Amino acid sequence: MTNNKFAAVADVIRNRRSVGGAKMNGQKIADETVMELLELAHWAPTHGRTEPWQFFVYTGEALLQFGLDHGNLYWNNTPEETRMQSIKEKLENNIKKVSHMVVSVMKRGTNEKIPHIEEVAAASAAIQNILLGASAQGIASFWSTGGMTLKPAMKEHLGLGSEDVVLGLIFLGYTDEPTKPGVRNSTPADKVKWMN
Ligand SMILES: Cc1cc2nc3c(=O)[nH]c(=O)nc-3n(C[C@H](O)[C@H](O)[C@H](O)COP(=O)(O)O)c2cc1C
Repeated sequence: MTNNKFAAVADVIRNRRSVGGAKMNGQKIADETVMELLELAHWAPTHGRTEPWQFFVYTGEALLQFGLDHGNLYWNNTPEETRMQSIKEKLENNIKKVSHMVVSVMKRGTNEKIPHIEEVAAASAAIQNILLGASAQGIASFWSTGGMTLKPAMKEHLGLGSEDVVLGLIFLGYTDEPTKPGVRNSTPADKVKWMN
């Protein structure tokens, strides 16, 4: 028996692909569409209804400024012997053709009964909702943890608390590139053990 709902969801999940910021074309997504994606994020499951996510959306001038700030964070927090001008410039420039960037954070709430890892898991599920919604809308997306994303300096820059976690920078935009085939190193069966 065919189940159209399953087929539609499966198609979106299988065909979502990461598309780097450099492969985006600069075309703007409507803010309302981005908000619709963030509304999907809000339907992720959580233990104890903690809803432990927070999103900082950057676009336009604010996004360009974020790129500059990211480059400076890298420069100011990397030892002189190892820091590279090319990396600074990449961090400044790789957002230039991105429409919106969503800094996605696990924001720790006050319910200490819920373990930290569960809140990271829930907020990660929220991010996947964004990516899948984007894919269904024909929007290219990329989950990046590059540069300073996971470093304490980024948390400080965003004014986050010690228990909060920056999970990634989610780049959203449009692309003219054809979709690349998905690659996986293993089969689903490799990851599954059945106990009968
Ligand atoms: C938590 C997380 C962090 C990631 N960070 C990066 C990153 O910093 N740089 C990068 O090239 N890709 C990053 N990716 C994207 C992966 O490279 C990508 O998902 C993987 O290659 C599979 O490709 P697909 O998403 O098109 O299926 C990240 C993905 C996840 C889930």
